[in-house]
Amino acid sequence: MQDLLKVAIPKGRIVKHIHRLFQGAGLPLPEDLDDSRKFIIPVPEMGMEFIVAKPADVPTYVEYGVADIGIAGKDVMMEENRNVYELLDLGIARCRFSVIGLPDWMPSANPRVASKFPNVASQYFREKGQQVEVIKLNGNVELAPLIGLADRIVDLVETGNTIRENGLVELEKIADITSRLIANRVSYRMKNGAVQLLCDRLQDAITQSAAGGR
Ligand SMILES: Nc1ncnc2c1ncn2[C@@H]1O[C@H](COP(=O)(O)OP(=O)(O)OP(=O)(O)O)[C@@H](O)[C@H]1O
Ligand SMILES: O=P(O)(O)OC[C@H]1O[C@H](OP(=O)(O)OP(=O)(O)O)[C@H](O)[C@@H]1O
Repeated sequence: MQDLLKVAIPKGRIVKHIHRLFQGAGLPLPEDLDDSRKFIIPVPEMGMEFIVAKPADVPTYVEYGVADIGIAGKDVMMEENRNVYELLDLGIARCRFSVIGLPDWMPSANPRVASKFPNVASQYFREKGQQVEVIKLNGNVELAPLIGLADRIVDLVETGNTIRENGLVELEKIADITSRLIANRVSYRMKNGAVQLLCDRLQDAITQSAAGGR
């Protein structure tokens, strides 16, 4: 039986960008990738098997080798710090990590920072030599300064609509974020032909799309 390349795909907002990118690379993905409750989708004619994952779990699957390759936001890579290869910047789902607060934010004696990304937040403030208590939340993080849970948050900003609608402002940018193609270290060697072929085709699609003024 053919050894399929196992590809972990994050469900949610990145999927539409991934469809477009793979389509541009001449590798149309199954239509129902994100819609169905089926989490393993083999496509033998592509030589691939897709594993539909929660975005934050993709680097875990790839580190443990249950997926050979995967697509993960740089935000997730920074938070999870998994032992994987980062092969390609796909240039999709572009946003930024920022420190956000109320416009009248002032340093306090016991600063608290809420985030879905506690490791990123802790590391950022540690490197700045600032002591803060980091509170892990699972979503709607912009609420935290409004209800007095934290005085600042670390979160993703794209259009800025969410922070604007909640009367918050960006205080500092931490990093620019895009999605990355990542690989398991062993799979990268053992399945190098298939991995390299996919990388080359995606790179061509990225270059063409950039030249077309996306
Ligand atoms: N507003 C945004 N604009 C652009 N890219 C974003 C934005 N928010 C998140 N992303 C990118 O998309 C990835 C997936 O985000 P998504 O919201 O689908 O997952 P999630 O936050 O883990 O959701 P859930 O916890 O609901 O599954 C993030 O890891 C990040 O790289
Ligand atoms: O700058 P904007 O374009 O408004 O995008 C930023 C928002 O998008 C993400 O939230 P998401 O939709 O993933 O929901 P979440 O609160 O569950 O993380 C992020 O956490 C911000 O809240």
